[in-house]
Amino acid sequence: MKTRTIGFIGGGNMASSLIRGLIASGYAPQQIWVSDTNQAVLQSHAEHLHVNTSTDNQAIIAAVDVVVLAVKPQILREISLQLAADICRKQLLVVSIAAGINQTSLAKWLGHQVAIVRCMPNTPALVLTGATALHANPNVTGPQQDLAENILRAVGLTLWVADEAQLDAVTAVSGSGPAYFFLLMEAMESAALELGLDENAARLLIQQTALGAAKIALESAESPAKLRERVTSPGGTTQKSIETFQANGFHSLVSKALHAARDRSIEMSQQLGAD
Ligand SMILES: NC(=O)C1=CN([C@@H]2O[C@H](COP(=O)(O)OP(=O)(O)OC[C@H]3O[C@@H](n4cnc5c(N)ncnc54)[C@H](O)[C@@H]3O)[C@@H](O)[C@H]2O)C=CC1
Ligand SMILES: O=C(O)[C@@H]1CCC=N1
Repeated sequence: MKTRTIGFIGGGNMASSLIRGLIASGYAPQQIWVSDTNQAVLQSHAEHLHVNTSTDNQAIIAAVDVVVLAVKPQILREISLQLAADICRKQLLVVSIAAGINQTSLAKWLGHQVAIVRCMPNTPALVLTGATALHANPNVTGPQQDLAENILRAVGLTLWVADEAQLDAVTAVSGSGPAYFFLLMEAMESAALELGLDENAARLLIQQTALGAAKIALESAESPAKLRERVTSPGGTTQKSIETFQANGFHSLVSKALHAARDRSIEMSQQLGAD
């Protein structure tokens, strides 16, 4: 599979994470093509990652075995309509990573016979710790499904969802999820400074604590609630902080935030897919 060529339409944040991850996992830079309207983005990718670059989206389609649509959802319709004829002619597998653009819209813009895998990755793909959920339309063959999965699995965990609607929830949980952990780290760092730690010490302690907690959670069969209890000595310090979180509606705040993200994904599908 690693001899396949992969094209990225749009070379921004998420594409960069995927490309760097793919190279780190053994893909050759020569197998990867990127197009972008921003010359500085392409120059940086050519200089630092040594991948093939072009400002011509059509040239990428001509060069590759699978194309990843990695532009903002707001311009995906325009890009899809621009590339549809070439994609159909080549019977190319399309992988869309756009949030809030559903299979119905993609098929309407690209052609109803096109094989499309819609997926939701996240930026930890950069460090080969990504989490991606995928959904295939009925045109995707078994080998094409393997091809899409191999690309995303090279940069982390993958799972298929049969019900496409679940991708809205996945977007809210793991697509946006890294930002929630960064937000918590940001808030902990500010608090640590208030408590008198210097910035360097605070950042290091928080990073290592986040890594340690994630490792324990991954390696243990126990629930997060149980793991939390192990840190919480009765009458001790953690009990005080956890009580403070809970008295101020922590669970409900997290729930509201994730519902808002999920609802935005649905709203984008309706707004951007209307044409
Ligand atoms: N950033 C994230 O954490 C995640 C993003 N996504 C999805 O990935 C997609 C890209 O998001 P980001 O990388 O964050 O955005 P971004 O803005 O960093 O990247 C988009 C790139 O597309 C380029 N572009 C604009 N017009 C173009 C055109 N006509 N032809 C070719 N390239 C063009 C831009 O110059 C930019 O470099 C979005 O659809 C988003 O929903 C999915 C999962 C996570
Ligand atoms: O914020 C967004 O819309 C994209 C999708 C998931 C992460 N970033």
